[in-house]
Amino acid sequence: MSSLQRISWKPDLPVKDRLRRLVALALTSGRPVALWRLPNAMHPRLCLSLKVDAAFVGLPPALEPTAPAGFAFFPFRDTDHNPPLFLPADLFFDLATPEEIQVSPAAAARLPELRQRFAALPETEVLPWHMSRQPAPTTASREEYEELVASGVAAIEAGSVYKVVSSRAVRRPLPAGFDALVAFEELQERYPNAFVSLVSAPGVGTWLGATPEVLAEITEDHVFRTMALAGTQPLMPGMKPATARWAHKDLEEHAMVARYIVNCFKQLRLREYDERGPRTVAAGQLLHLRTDFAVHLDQVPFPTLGTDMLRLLHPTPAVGGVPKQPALDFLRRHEGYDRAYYAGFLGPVNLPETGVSRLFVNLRCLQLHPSEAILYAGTGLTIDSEPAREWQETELKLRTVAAILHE
Ligand SMILES: C=C(O[C@@H]1C=C(C(=O)O)C=C[C@H]1O)C(=O)O
Repeated sequence: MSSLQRISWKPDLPVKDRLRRLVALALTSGRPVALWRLPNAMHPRLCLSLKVDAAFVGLPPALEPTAPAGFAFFPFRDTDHNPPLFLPADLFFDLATPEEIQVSPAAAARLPELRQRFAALPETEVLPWHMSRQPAPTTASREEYEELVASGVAAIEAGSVYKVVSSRAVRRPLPAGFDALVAFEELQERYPNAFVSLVSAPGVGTWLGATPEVLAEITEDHVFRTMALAGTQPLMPGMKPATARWAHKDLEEHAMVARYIVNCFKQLRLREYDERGPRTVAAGQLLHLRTDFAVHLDQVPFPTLGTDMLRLLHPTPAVGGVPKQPALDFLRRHEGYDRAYYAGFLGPVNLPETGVSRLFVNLRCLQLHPSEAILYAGTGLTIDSEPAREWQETELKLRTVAAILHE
């Protein structure tokens, strides 16, 4: 439960520098920090945890008002290398209200010390971002990726799966003077309707991204929401999304995700949900097919719906496949690299308002290494997939986050 206390905070620093200094405070003391900007919001928010150990948890968060307030950062697949994180909110800073800061009881007790440390921080040009201890993942060449797609299609033809989402990583050098906070700002400007994030945690590393996909959220109006987002084409200059035409392959790929979500509701014996779509939506320079699902929690006596749906949904067939387990087994055997936190999920839980949580699928993202970035992208495969087109689709998806790697 959120027990954050608001305190007035007026350091003699421009607002942007307050944010930078709070990040520096976390990083220089080996603590995790998350920054995010909600879709269509004006200002970013920050969550900082004082205790590193408290951030490592085994379970997905509960989307209920009684759960702790913080920021969830979950891997695609939970392993020793990629532990699930939940950053308890000890300090919460919203750039919409820069003259106050919200603190947990633990942080309130240490306020004089924290203020002192904050004031004593040197002007840091270069921030010491946390780096993963894992080596850079294997990257697939075009030929290798097309082979992976061909083997996915063969598995579908053989009947062991209906859909599988293959993916790959690429390594790109960081431009001279790359600053992740500046890059985070640039992502906010470029992608106003994305969920933009920058998460840095000891042992886990630093991730930046701008995702279009909601996994599970409970909004201020007590509505549980999720979406099926699948089917991709480039947004051509001058084109109106509503006029897009879709190939049979995209419609099918999308329908499998929508059906999966309906089945999750069915498993919970929930019949009262709204389903709208599919509609064409823009995400950066791409178009996707999207179906929105909503459950009005005031009308359905189901207090654990958010938690239960989250556990059933992840990973959805937008990033895994159908049926789920055979698709995940296929990926483990054939994909040939560690997705780590790509295609996992992330977002604030009960933060800042109790009862409001917003989790997104970690797509269009990169991981920061000391002198390079690792970028990730995937594509949904069906029986009609063509390897060259799927390669091209990953190239397009990579461009979203690659936009911040210019000189
Ligand atoms: C897997 C990714 O995106 C997902 C796959 C899509 C598709 O196959 O059409 C579309 C949107 C996302 O749900 C990615 O961006 O890496």
